[in-house]
Amino acid sequence: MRIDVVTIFPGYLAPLDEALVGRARRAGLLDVRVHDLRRWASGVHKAVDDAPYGGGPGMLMTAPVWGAALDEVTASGDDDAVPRLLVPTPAGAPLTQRRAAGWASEPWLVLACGRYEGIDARVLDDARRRMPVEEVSLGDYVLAGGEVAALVVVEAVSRLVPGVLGNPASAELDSFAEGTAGLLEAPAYTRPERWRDLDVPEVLRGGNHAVVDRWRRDRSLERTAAVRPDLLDALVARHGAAAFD
Ligand SMILES: Nc1cc(-c2cccs2)n[nH]1
Repeated sequence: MRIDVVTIFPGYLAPLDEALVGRARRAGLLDVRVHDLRRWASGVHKAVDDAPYGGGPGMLMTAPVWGAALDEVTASGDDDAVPRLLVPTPAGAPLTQRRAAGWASEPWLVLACGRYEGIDARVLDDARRRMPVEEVSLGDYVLAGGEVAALVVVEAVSRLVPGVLGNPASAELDSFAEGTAGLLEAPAYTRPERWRDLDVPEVLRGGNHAVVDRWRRDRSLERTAAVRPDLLDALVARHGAAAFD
């Protein structure tokens, strides 16, 4: 999978050289390219922003700069490959495990990191004429820019790309994953068996996998009911009482 990230702060994406994503890049599983948006800005100041029409606080990133950048980045694929453009924004649809899993099957993603008060809306309108475009929110809070969101999206997607996780079973038992039926994952334990005055639950120290699976399912249900009852409602809506089997 190829992932391009366009930003005015390329240094913010340095963590993509580290850990899981860094290893996957060096293994040739991911082709991650970070581009400085100012490459496409003109003038001595390499301006990328201007005042919003209609007034209002702050500045917007301009269409000509983003248009030139996306034209070049999205034209650099094999043959006439077309990427999916992902744009982090508080005004986007929520990032979910299901969306990340879908994107993990894509051959090519481009992430556009906005700053200031955002990007001129015509940039996305124009891009939609040539490629799929999705706006994605990390949650109901506002960051200073899209770079942190891009790091989150790249990591959430990359770990689902075949071969990136050492043990693909890990992803199946993630919270929100199909393997946990969209529930939160159960509490987990490792050695030592006793730590301070706290013991690993007896059931996990036995060898009965059916009993362990049931225990984990019950703890998942309990945790989900306590922390995310909305997920439980969705599960019951989908499966009825069988959701608790
Ligand atoms: N969920 C979310 C996204 C964002 C931003 C994306 C780009 C600039 S600010 N804030 N919060």
